[in-house]
Amino acid sequence: MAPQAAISKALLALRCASSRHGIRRSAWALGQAHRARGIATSYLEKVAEGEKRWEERAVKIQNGEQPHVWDILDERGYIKDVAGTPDKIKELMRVKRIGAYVGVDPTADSMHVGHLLPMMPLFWLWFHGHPAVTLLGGATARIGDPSGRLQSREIMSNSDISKNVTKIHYQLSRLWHNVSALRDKYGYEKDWAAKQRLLNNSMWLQGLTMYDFTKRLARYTRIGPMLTRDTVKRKMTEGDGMSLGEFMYPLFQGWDFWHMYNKLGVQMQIGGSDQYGNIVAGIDALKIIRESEEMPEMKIPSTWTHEPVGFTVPLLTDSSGVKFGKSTGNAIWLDEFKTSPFELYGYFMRRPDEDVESLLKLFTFMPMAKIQEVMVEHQADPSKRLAQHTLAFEVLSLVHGSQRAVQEAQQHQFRFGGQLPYFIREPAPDTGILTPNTAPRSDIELPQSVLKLSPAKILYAAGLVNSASEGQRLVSQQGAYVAARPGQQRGLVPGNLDWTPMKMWFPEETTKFVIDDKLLILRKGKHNIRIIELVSDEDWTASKKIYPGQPYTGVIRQVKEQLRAEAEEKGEILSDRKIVVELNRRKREESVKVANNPDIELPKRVPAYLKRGKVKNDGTWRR
Ligand SMILES: Nc1ncnc2c1ncn2[C@@H]1O[C@H](COP(=O)(O)OP(=O)(O)OP(=O)(O)O)[C@@H](O)[C@H]1O
Ligand SMILES: N[C@@H](Cc1ccc(O)cc1)C(=O)O
Repeated sequence: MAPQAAISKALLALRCASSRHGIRRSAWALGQAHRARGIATSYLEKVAEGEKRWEERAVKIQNGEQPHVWDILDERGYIKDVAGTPDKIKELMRVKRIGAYVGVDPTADSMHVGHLLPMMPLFWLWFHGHPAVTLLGGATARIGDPSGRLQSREIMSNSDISKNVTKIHYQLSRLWHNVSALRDKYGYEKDWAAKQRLLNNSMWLQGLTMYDFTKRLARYTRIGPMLTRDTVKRKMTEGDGMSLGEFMYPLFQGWDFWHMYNKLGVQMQIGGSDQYGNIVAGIDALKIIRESEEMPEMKIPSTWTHEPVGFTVPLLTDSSGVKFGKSTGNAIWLDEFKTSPFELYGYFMRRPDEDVESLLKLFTFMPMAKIQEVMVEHQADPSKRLAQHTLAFEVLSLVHGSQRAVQEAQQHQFRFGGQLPYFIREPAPDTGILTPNTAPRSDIELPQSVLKLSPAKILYAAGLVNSASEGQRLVSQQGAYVAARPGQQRGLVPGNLDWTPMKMWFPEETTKFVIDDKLLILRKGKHNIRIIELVSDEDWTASKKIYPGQPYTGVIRQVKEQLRAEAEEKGEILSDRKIVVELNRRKREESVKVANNPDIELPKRVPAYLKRGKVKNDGTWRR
């Protein structure tokens, strides 16, 4: 087809589809953009193809040839309370890629197993062609969701919020990395039109003016119904009262929903069951903002295909029925340094027989028929705990990647019929190749005095490079970053995660990026992060830890001192030759490392064939 004809056809398809399903503005915008700066024909073709695929799928669902994703969510037990009418939602999801989101406030430095629960249906929706967003509440965490609480959340320091945002951001990107692998494993097709995003609400809430907020939303919001909400009533009568910020929290969450609805076409919000009130309030807020649009041509229609909807998942509780959460103090963390992969595996191994089937439905992407097979095999000999092993293996594949899952399964004496599953395409941690699953520990401590060092030496001290000269090269190639707001060399704006390339600046410059006088966040490449807590020099000395490149702790000095002490004891004279021989021996033995700080791991040298080669399906390397 001639390029111009393809473009016209795609634009036409877009317009038709959009007028039917309401992406009127984006199609219009696309047309405008195409005219103004020319949109690649291939892009328009992809859009049109995406639409066509969806229409074909809708027909198949209607004819019963393909399952509806809502029914899948329902039969697996994800749907608790629905904001909207299930039948209408089903029809909406059949005719339109409605997109969904789940938000997490970074009020701790890791997510926990409870957080996975609302994310699982989001991932299912993504597998089935709906765009999916995981939202980091960098801004809302600073307000503090009062839902279900009697006591207000503690105000977090700038350094805590920055640390939490950084850690959870990388945790979410690791989850997405593993979810993509699981999508391939379970044979769901990649769908270009089902975009997957990781956003932070400080991107829009930070710039939201009081005037806009009041003009578009607060002015039309009645306080009466808000006062009747359970959280508000209970916190005011039985708890420690409620601040205006807490009272308005649901409106900010609603503003997020509006932002994603307006900019990305996301129409569904999913959350834990304590989020039902916020989801319903968010839908009301979204509609108010939608209706308060002043420019008629910008107004999104309020027809049924534009209806915002939502649902909650059941609450994951511990054996005594208490919600798993940070505040309840019983969380099983996703951070491997808070709950090791071995412990995480063990936690799922200990689930009682009567719970394991429903947990397999909730926490894995295994088809229902496969779950039934596993359960039949399990019941034949429950003492083998096959169902628990399967559950633990699948959760580990999701949280830490399939390579780690296999390692832990082997630790727990589990055999996969004598052979490893076919889907291991991840390099193992000991190869030195970095992926989201093999990234080294990100939170480390260093003494305040490192701030007197050059950027290159700080990178070495943090274990991001193998030597100060490598650090120098990295900085000159603009390959190292410090967390900060772009264009503003004034450190990180709390709640945000932006990066500034490090330069060969004077040490004083580095101090400008230190948050609350104690936190510095560095990055090399895509996944290699260091969240450095700066402790006092006295505490550092007392800890007896050493960082790479720490002055007066070099290997030569250490070896010399040791040899001198040994020679003195034996009454011998220490020759230069002996020192050189001993040094070479230690180098050969690779003992030339900072041995007494296990947290700071220097980059492993990746053999050239591994860099070039590919991991085969059985986990070995193709040379
Ligand atoms: N145990 C759980 N079961 C199901 N969903 C959960 C659970 N814990 C958290 N969630 C959901 O995960 C999302 C993010 O939760 P949030 O950031 O409030 O964490 P939290 O651990 O519940 O916090 P806190 O205990 O401090 O209230 C929300 O939708 C919440 O409902
Ligand atoms: N309020 C949610 C997190 C969240 C934040 C912003 C949102 O837009 C959505 C959800 C919670 O505390 O669990």
